[in-house]
Amino acid sequence: MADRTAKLSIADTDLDLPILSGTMGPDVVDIRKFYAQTDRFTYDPGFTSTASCDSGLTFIDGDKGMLLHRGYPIDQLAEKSSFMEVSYLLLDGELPNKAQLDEFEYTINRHTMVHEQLKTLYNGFRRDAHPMAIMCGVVGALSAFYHDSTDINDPEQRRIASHRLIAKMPTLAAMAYKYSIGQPFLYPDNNLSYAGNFLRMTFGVPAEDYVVDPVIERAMDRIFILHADHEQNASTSTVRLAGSSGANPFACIAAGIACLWGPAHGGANEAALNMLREIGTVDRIPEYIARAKDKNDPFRLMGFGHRVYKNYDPRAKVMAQTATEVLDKLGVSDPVFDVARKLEEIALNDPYFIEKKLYPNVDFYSGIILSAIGFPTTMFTALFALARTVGWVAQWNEMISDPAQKIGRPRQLYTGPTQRDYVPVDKR
Ligand SMILES: CC(=O)SCCNC(=O)CCNC(=O)[C@H](O)C(C)(C)COP(=O)(O)OP(=O)(O)OC[C@H]1O[C@@H](n2cnc3c(N)ncnc32)[C@H](O)[C@@H]1OP(=O)(O)O
Ligand SMILES: O=C([O-])CC(=O)C(=O)O
Repeated sequence: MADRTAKLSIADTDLDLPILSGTMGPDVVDIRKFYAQTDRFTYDPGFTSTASCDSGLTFIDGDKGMLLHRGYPIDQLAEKSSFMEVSYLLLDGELPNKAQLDEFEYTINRHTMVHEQLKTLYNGFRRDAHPMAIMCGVVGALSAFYHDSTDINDPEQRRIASHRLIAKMPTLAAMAYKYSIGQPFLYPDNNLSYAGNFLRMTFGVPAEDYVVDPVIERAMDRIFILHADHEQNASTSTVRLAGSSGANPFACIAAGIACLWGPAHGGANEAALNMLREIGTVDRIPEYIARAKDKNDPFRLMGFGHRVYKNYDPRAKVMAQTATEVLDKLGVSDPVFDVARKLEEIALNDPYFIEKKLYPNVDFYSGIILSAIGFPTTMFTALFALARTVGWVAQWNEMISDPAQKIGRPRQLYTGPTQRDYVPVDKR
């Protein structure tokens, strides 16, 4: 039997194909020969060693734990830059000068409102709907509102669609939250920063004047930077694949949101905090470490491990440091943070995690900050989607302007029955 865990040339005739026996007439396809005759594709489940595109956006060296956006290290961007600057950088290729940044912020601000009719869509959801379910629906529904920005062959229309998506995501995510708690929606206040506006639309109550705390605003902005792009992760690949057929941009981003929701990807931020809360106290950590190592138990440490990083995820480092700053500022002493730090320490000294090179990823500490700011766990992945939208649209634009772009269309190794004749129902 062929080794299906390795990169496999289809020219290898020793495939595990079923039901190849039977009468074969001259016109009957011999599936074994079909695979033997072609060496054009490789078997690579999970695309562990397949590059699907050229990209100038993001570089990751997983062994070193290095992440660069357009050449700039993520820790420098997180410390010194703003989410609007990083968005410009990802979309345009260079950091903006002051005039370019002002103009970009002005443009994004102009698009923060959503159509009034969209409110009625929210009202159709159950109040206890998961915000990611709502986000999949409402972002896809934008395709029904903005017909003037969907000619994907026109760079100007692509630019407007991209700006609309980046600008409207905070409004849509805040509306999902407001809807879940039964409060009226708040319109954006375009005098505020991108992060400040989102915080106000989420936590402001109409009767009060919501004052944005600069430390929280900075932390929110930094969390957005840390999530902005991550080369060909599952949701970005989904956006590219959906876009490769020429599909509507708003619908492509909705596809990315759907993919991000899963706990193996962006949904891990919600799952990680739920896990840490379930562990509850430091003395229970060994029990969960033992479970994570037990091959008969499907449990995994959420927020741990990564397909590409075989070293510390550089975003997790910044996230842990930001968690300390935010908790200090808020005067919060969260026992879950102690559990998280101790869990990391125990895991990083355990032979299982050392051998498999499993480290905390971006989702491990983010929930502690988001929870301290006041977000319920169900909102965590919606915030990830909000921030990742710039990466998705930048990658989508890059793909469409690439002359080598083709519709995405992987092949498969067929393992079903070989060719056979139809049998009428009364003869089966
Ligand atoms: C934003 C993001 O998407 S970051 C990732 C967020 N996801 C999570 O945090 C979920 C938990 N982590 C995981 O499930 C995985 O590490 C993934 C999905 C991130 C990466 O998966 P893959 O690259 O396919 O690695 P794979 O699942 O093959 O794991 C390799 C080995 O490490 C083990 N492993 C991987 N992650 C973990 C974990 N979190 N806890 C325990 N064991 C783990 C696997 O059991 C496997 O062991 P084996 O070789 O004995 O079979
Ligand atoms: O790169 C990945 O596979 C997952 C990830 O960390 C991200 O999307 O931010």
